[in-house]
Amino acid sequence: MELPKPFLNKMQELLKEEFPCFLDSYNYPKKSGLRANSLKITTQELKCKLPYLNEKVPWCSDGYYYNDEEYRPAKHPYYYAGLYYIQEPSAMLPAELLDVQPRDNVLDLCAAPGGKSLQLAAKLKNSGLLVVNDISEKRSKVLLKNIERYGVKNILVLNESPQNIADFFPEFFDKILVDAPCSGEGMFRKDPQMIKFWSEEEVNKYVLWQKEILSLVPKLLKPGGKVVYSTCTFSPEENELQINDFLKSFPQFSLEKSERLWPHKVNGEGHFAALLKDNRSNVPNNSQGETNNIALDQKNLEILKEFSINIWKDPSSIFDILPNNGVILERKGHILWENKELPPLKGLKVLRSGLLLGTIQKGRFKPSQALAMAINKEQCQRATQCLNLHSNDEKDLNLALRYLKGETITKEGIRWSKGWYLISIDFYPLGWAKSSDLSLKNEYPPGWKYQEGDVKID
Ligand SMILES: C[S@@+](CC[C@H](N)C(=O)[O-])C[C@H]1O[C@@H](n2cnc3c(N)ncnc32)[C@H](O)[C@@H]1O
Repeated sequence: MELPKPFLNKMQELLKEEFPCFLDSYNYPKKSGLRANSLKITTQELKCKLPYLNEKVPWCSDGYYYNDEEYRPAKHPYYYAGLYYIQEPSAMLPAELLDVQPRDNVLDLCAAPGGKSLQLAAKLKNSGLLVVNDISEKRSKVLLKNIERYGVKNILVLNESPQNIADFFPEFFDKILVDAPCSGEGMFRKDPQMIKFWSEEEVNKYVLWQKEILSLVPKLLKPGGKVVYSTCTFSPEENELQINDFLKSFPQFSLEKSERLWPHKVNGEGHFAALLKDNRSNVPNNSQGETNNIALDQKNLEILKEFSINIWKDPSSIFDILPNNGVILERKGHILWENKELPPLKGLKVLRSGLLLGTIQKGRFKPSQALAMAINKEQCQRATQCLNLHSNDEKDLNLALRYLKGETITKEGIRWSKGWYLISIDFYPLGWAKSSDLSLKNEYPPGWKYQEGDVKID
């Protein structure tokens, strides 16, 4: 791997006697990581299912290393069930540092493809509110898909500039993550393509962007709130010096903690993360409601209950899926659960506000993929109209993969009851199918289908 000379000179100056070890780290085999999605499964349960997860990532309680030459977790139906996210191990640090508590209002300002957002979501346990944003339209669509796959419900997904968000959400957030765009020096080993984009001018360009994004944090954060700033690059200008500059401009903040993960010291590509605190006195957390409001007209409510009877033989089971601080409403044929305490959003580019339950077309309810993914194991076990496949049965495992590829489901001698079916693997939902007597019509969304080649994570 040929690294740019000015980069090497800079690293030598920075690392001094450690520099040869740092250089040597480019020859170490790359270690991959995955993080259990605690919204769906505990790390213990996941470990039982994937016994090759035997080395923990030291800075993340849900994170594990695995050998990607031997194992392909992105090829298992569990990946499509959202039981884990494949994430570079050092990228698991920033969200851990932010100290998110249930009921917080949390913002992930530069969020796509969403690895850290999902980590924040797991800490919120579907309480409070998680606002995730990315300035790139294409990347924010990938972010939405990841959010939905992992069963996150208390969500607002935006494709906006930080400035616009600050205008709509003044002093709204208890915690903010700024995982800033950066020169990506920590990605050279994983993605050598990054090397050719590197130059000192590029570093300086990122410094200005990061400064601009960071300058909006004081406007967005509640007094007493906390922010983590992170990058996957090594240059001090984008890290410590950026933080020093911020602290000079906004003296109400202090540095609580700053961490560097170096590839020659830990198993990971490298990361920087700093935790800052606003020292003004705390504003107590907004009271979040304890019950949901239903703002559906009678006709739509009946349609929703009918669907619930179809799946659970019970009209109210569908409501058990929803967090309890929101409102169930209809917007342009979409049935949504949305957080009650959101400010008006008109004028913002919103990709999703809350959980999309489904759409109503010609008086019929069509459940969304997001709804299937929001159903937990216990709720899936209670479903009477569910085709559950067992991963330890070769035939079932194959059928699950064929379902994920979009094939129609048939089983010899079986006539399927009318209506919708939830398809699951070991009672972890994968998606929907619709009965047409002798077969189940595949309703798995085309954009979610099983990928034959390497799964591109971001
Ligand atoms: C390091 S990546 C984020 C990775 C992400 N946090 C994760 O863990 O998956 C930085 C992201 O910032 C986005 N970005 C760049 N400039 C931005 C801006 N001004 N406001 C918001 N997002 C921005 C990029 O599109 C990119 O997706």
